[in-house]
Amino acid sequence: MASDGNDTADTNVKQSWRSSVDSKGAFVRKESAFRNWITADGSSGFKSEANRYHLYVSLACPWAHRTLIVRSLKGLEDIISFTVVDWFLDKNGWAFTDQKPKCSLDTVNNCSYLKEIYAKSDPTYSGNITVPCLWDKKTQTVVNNESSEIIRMLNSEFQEFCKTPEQEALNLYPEDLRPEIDGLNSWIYPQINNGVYRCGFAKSQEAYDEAVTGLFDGLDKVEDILSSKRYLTGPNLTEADVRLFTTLIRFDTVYHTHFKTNKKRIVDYSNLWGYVRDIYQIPGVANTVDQEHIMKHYYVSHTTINPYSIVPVGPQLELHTQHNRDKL
Ligand SMILES: N[C@@H](CCC(=O)N[C@@H](CS)C(=O)NCC(=O)O)C(=O)O
Repeated sequence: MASDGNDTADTNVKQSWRSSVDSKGAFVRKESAFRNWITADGSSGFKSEANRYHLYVSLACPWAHRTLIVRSLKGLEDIISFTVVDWFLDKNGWAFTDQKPKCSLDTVNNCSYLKEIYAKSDPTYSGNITVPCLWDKKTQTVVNNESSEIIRMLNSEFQEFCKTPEQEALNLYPEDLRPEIDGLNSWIYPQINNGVYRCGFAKSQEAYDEAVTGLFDGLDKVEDILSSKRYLTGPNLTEADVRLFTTLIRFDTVYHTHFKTNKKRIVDYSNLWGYVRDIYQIPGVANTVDQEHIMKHYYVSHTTINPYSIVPVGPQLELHTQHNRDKL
């Protein structure tokens, strides 16, 4: 586990679920602070270049997970490097370690904690220290820490660097589908992606009831859409699917138990369960999913919810089984 007594780590980090609760006990997620854009032509001041940008991610985090999936689907593995933080989120925030599988020390900035990287970029920054965090090695700054924007940059601004023509042709936010994708994101984010957190971090029955009702209404709505469409907008995968997938893949192993989202599991919805397996089986996706990081992070880090940090034994998800969604 990340140590508490490090010299560089003397101030505690404000963790979002501890600090962001309104007067009715409802969890309110803070806006991301770093919102610069990388562009292919460099007009934004951040030009897309090979080996210039670095992602700091947690394999446990659904928001960071989005960026790893898009990086992989677009074939940008050799262009954008990344570091996986310790799955344990301690009072000093995300830490670097080489003592746990898939985690590594920070070889880009030589820091012990992610908060030092934010401080390097802006010494006055006092907001949340979150992953994903997209770092520019050239200007030594955080470019962006908002996953929904990072995935759009990876989707459109690194075209010349994609490994294969198919990866270059893949467009997760095509012009003609933008209104539909934006429409889906506008309710899937509050009801489902952030909805699970609103259930888990609720500090009143009222706040939980409201969040859990919205969550399962949202899941029912998605289940219905997926009864006639392979993906949310039709036959092709879009960013709306990537964004939904990272929540669904954590649902039965964590949210159902830890965040009390237990009206149903994803395996109980026939379309949603087939859809999760369909996306999981797309080449490049499965190796971004790590249930050990996912389970240990939530169950061990959130001691306000799970005081003894006991990680439950299951369930074991059969993600490789046939889904037949290609027949839709
Ligand atoms: N809006 C952000 C949210 C990122 C976020 O909240 N990440 C969580 C991990 S799942 C985090 O780093 N939390 C650290 C903390 O709250 O201290 C995004 O989508 O990129």
